[in-house]
Amino acid sequence: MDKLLIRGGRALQGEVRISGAKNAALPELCAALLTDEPVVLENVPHLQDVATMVTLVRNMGVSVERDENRVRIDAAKLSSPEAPYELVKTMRASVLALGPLLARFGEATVSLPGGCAIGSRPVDQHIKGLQAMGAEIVVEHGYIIARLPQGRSRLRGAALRTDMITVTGTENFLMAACLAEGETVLENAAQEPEITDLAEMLIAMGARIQGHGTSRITIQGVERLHGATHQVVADRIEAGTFLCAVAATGGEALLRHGRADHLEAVIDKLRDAGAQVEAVPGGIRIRAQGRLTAQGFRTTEYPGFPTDMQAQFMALNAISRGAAQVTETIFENRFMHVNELLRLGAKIQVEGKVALVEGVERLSGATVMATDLRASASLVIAGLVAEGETVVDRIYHLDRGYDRMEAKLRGLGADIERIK
Ligand SMILES: CC(=O)N[C@H]1[C@@H](OP(=O)(O)OP(=O)(O)OC[C@H]2O[C@@H](n3ccc(=O)[nH]c3=O)[C@H](O)[C@@H]2O)O[C@H](CO)[C@@H](O)[C@@H]1O
Ligand SMILES: C=C(OP(=O)(O)O)C(=O)O
Repeated sequence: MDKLLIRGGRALQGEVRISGAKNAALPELCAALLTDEPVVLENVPHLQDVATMVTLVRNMGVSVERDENRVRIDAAKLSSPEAPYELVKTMRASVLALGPLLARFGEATVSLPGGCAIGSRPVDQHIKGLQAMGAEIVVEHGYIIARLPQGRSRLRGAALRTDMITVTGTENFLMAACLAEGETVLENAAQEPEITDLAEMLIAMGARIQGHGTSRITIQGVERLHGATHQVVADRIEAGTFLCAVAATGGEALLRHGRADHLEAVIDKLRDAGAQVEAVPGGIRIRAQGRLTAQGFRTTEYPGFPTDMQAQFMALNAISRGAAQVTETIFENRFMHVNELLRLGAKIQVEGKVALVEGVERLSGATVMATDLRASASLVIAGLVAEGETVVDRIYHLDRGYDRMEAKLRGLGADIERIK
């Protein structure tokens, strides 16, 4: 199993290119199932999750060609509208196949996503919403089995309001509604930039969508969608992770293609902490000197502070001046990195949803274990500032969602290597 070996203590300097967003590329690969014409995605990141999604759609009989960051998907034919457990267990985003399959082929069998380290993550809202659009759905033997009633060839538009804001739920409804009969209104919709990016791709495919980027999205269903070429939006979480890494090491860097307008909550906190961060043409520039000041925050849906940045910012807080309270409101079990950060010398106390971080002057290298994607990133950041050697074990989590992270960090001057 691959590990990362980091020798801490170097300030990150230079330029890094931010890749396309995992959380946009995954639904967009599924959106290509909505048409029988080829769809081309550009700026697709090199990630294990993308490879898994490609395997998943190929397994359905769809043709997928990849050339560097360009992926061409041709779903003219489909042999089986099925997402088996073996492929779904490592990646929750596979549930995004449900809406498009049901909308275009009238049936779908998708395994319930596997258990996840950060919380129970049910998909009840996805099921309820698609049922309201006319699908018959049963959950049996770990599979969501969905089909249209006999005699019906299309889902029907509906007014949907989920109990909580759900990102992939909104995406499933958005994709399903594009081919439904009549109008669908999504209230309480997620507003993440990845939703907007998906909506723009669907519009390029001929969908009629309004209100994306707000909490109320309206979709007028059309009979068919056509092919399109779409550029995947930059990964705001990868950019935020690099911002925290540069800030923690007291460095200076330009994040090319980074979108400051998608990261306002994180950038505000970095500025309050004492870093200089500015949007520049084509990217984000950051400069930090000495120890920053720890910042309290509470994770919430976009445009609030993203839960996917909580662990990385906590690593930064761990070596800042002062103390700060971090509250996680989205997932019930997303402090798994805390115990590992303690092994590096951090001072953090967790009580329920709240972690109290007391910044320390130094961390000391040790072997730590990655437990989920962003937890892994927080351990890498801590390793970059810790004295001596840090080994981050189980980095398959990191490979799910970061595009060649260690190579990018080496490009910024970090002493980091992948070992077996
Ligand atoms: C592939 C992808 O885009 N993943 C992102 C997506 O995950 P994902 O879309 O899975 O997260 P949701 O927005 O759905 O989850 C928000 C909350 O709602 C709950 N919930 C959700 C659906 C449902 O049917 N029932 C239910 O109870 C979840 O358990 C969680 O507590 O948004 C999360 C929140 O920003 C991010 O951390 C993930 O990186
Ligand atoms: C939780 C995450 O992803 P996923 O929903 O794919 O598990 C994440 O990107 O931090």
